[in-house]
Amino acid sequence: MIGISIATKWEYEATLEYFSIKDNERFGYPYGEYFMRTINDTELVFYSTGVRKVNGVGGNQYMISKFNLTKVIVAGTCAGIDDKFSNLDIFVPDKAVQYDCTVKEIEPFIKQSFIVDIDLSKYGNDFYTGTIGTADKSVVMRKDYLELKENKIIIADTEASAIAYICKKNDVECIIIKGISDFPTEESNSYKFESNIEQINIYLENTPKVMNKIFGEYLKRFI
Ligand SMILES: Nc1ncnc2c1ncn2[C@@H]1O[C@H](CCC(=O)c2cccc(C(=O)O)c2)[C@@H](O)[C@H]1O
Repeated sequence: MIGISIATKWEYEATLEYFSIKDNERFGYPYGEYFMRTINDTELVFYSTGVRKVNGVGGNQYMISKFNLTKVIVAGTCAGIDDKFSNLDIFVPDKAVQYDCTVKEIEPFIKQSFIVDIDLSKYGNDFYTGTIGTADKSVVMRKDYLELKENKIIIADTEASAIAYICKKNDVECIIIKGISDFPTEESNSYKFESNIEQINIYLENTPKVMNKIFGEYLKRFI
């Protein structure tokens, strides 16, 4: 069985809507809820984990153990960092890094032992790829955005690279399919709060569009 890992309630609600899931098909578990679907003769379990690394990892370890998963696909939204790209562009990263694990003033920004390389060779190359950076806080502030850009991170989120890391520990394949929901906007000191609200609203508006694009145009070729 393949697991489809989804972080936020908005992403999961868009998933329920996309697959027309009825109430009696939904089951609870300690990190959120899940439902089953068979697509192209492959059994899939779709589950919400909640946000940030601790929930993403806990939820996925639970599901790997419960259903003996052979593959995990992390599906969801992310921040755009490389400004060559736009909202709703979809990425399948070939490298997943956690960037909040070092004392960056005296250590490298990214710790070598937390880098996960993802072999995509069997899936072709007609998709955007590159490095996804994961940390426990959202990318909202301009200085965080610029630091990620300097370190060649293309997109950023708050779960995926930690999930890829624990999948590797379990010897389970992990594919990340992420669509850009928002770019950290230019904030001025006096408008920090407003800038943040604006970005959240863009995130909320784009979340169902990203999820529909992932399920409609990308999921089948990775299962
Ligand atoms: N900018 C982002 N940085 C990091 N991860 C992002 C971003 N956008 C989307 N994600 C992904 O979606 C989810 C939630 C998104 C989220 O928390 C968010 C989004 C926009 C603004 C704010 C804010 O506080 O102003 C918070 C996370 O689980 C993560 O995997």
